[in-house]
Amino acid sequence: MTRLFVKICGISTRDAVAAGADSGADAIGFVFAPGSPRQVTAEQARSLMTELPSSIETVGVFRNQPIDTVLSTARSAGVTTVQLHGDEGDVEFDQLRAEGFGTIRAISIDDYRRLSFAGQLRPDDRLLIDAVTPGGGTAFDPSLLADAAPTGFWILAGGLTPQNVAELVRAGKPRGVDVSSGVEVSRGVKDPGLIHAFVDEARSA
Ligand SMILES: O=C(O)c1ccccc1NCC(=O)[C@H](O)[C@H](O)COP(=O)(O)O
Repeated sequence: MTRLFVKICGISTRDAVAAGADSGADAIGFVFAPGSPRQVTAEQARSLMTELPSSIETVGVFRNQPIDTVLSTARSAGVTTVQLHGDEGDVEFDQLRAEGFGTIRAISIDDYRRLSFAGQLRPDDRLLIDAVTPGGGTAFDPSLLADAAPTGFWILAGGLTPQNVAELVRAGKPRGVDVSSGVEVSRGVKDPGLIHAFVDEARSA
């Protein structure tokens, strides 16, 4: 059986970094998108990353920012991977890969269905299928994937919690899961206990 990939997104404190590492998460996300309650600067992310073992993937999260800003922020933070949530296309993903970054293409369930039916998704892209509002803590109806099941590496996101993650993994069979709001005590504030509970529950599925 393939090991489930688990990403904790929107990390902004040392406690949350430590919980991500100790809980066995595979990846930690730092949000650089302006306006997010979880936004950190490149300097803050770089400082937080000093606590992480190098085996953990570090992901910079962006939305509709100029590619030069994405590249310079990702480089100065020192993240290994870039996750884009906006209207960016293949050109931007190819440029990021050419610059040595891993990539995650985040896409809402609505756009996923539209592009998938139109045959406009590249099979080699690592996809993160999310609710319509990223970081909003809202789940989408999993039956929306029934007639459009992803075939490659895909990560389920949107409204996941320690309570619902195992059931949703069993039902949807994603290769990975991503959580933000579901491991917070208040908007933008991560809870180390919830991070541990989430990773344990996800891996129990
Ligand atoms: O978290 C944000 O505020 C955010 C803002 C802009 C773009 C992306 C953002 N988060 C992306 C994530 O990877 C979230 O973990 C994902 O959307 C799931 O969020 P949630 O429903 O809160 O678990």
